[in-house]
Amino acid sequence: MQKIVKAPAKVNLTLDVIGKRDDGFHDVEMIMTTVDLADRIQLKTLKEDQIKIDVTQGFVPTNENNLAYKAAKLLKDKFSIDKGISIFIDKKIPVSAGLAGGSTDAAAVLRGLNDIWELQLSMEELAEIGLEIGSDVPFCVHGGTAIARGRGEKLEFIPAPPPCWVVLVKPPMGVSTKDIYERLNLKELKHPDTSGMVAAIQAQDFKGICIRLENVMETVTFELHPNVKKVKEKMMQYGGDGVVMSGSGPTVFALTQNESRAVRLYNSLKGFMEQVYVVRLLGKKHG
Ligand SMILES: C[C@](O)(CO)[C@H](O)COP(=O)(O)OP(=O)(O)OC[C@H]1O[C@@H](n2ccc(N)nc2=O)[C@H](O)[C@@H]1O
Ligand SMILES: Nc1ncnc2c1ncn2[C@@H]1O[C@H](COP(=O)(O)OP(=O)(O)OP(=O)(O)O)[C@@H](O)[C@H]1O
Repeated sequence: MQKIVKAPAKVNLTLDVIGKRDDGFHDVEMIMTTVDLADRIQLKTLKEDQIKIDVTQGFVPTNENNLAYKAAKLLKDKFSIDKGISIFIDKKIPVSAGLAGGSTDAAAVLRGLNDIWELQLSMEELAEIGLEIGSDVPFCVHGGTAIARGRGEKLEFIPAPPPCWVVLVKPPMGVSTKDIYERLNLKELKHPDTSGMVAAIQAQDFKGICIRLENVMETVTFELHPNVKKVKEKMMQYGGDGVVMSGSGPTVFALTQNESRAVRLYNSLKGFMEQVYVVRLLGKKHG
């Protein structure tokens, strides 16, 4: 049996960190949505009882450290599945980018194997299992647009933002999410207007959304990598209606509803950055 599952990236429209918890994680409040920059995952049942991973991109592990492997192993162990699975990841989402590339692969494997192994788990049950893999996995199981709280797993779904183009730039360095959380100065954060952003999304007020794009992690990542800040400045200068960094970075994205502006932004950025993408915002749940 064979199945292909799409695994879209997420971006953070707002990202706020509320405080540090006793378990080493932080409580967050952030608005996440999906974009049409996606890995494609092919799942094939194997006769041998093993989990086999292949990835089109060299920097991603093909052993038990791959989050897609972890997802398959968790389901296999929890439900005593004695069949094997081959997982082929056609990697399109940049790695260590703040776009939840690994998390969305894991989430896609959970959804796909739920069907292949006929487990009949609900999306909520899959999301709960996903949290054992990473904080972004529960959102990636559902997709859509949501306010995420707690570690990122307490999800309140809201309507998709109005249709628009998303121009993403991945500067050429990777960023450690753990490191960025640890370097945050929680006392000096300028908190995003999360409720204002939710209201703007509900009102489909594109301008209102653009002016409220905000991420408390920018200060830390910009200090470590001043080039990322320069990329953001250039994107604003080249005509992005709203520009912000996603997750812990270093990817910076711009929103615009104007196609020719999106193309102009892409062409200007392509002159000096290798990884530039123009995609549509998705914002709708999977399935
Ligand atoms: C920055 C975001 O991408 C925003 O969407 C997420 O909060 C990060 O989610 P993620 O990459 O799935 O993170 P995890 O793999 O769960 O955790 C990686 C590390 O980030 C830190 N971490 C993560 C999530 C969270 N709510 N608090 C944290 O402090 C912890 O040090 C943890 O060891
Ligand atoms: N399927 C996978 N795809 C990409 N990276 C993976 C995968 N599995 C494990 N990894 C490892 O996870 C690390 C983070 O990669 P990922 O692309 O998920 O980061 P990210 O986009 O910054 O995530 P987030 O936004 O959730 O913090 C990398 O070191 C990578 O080697």
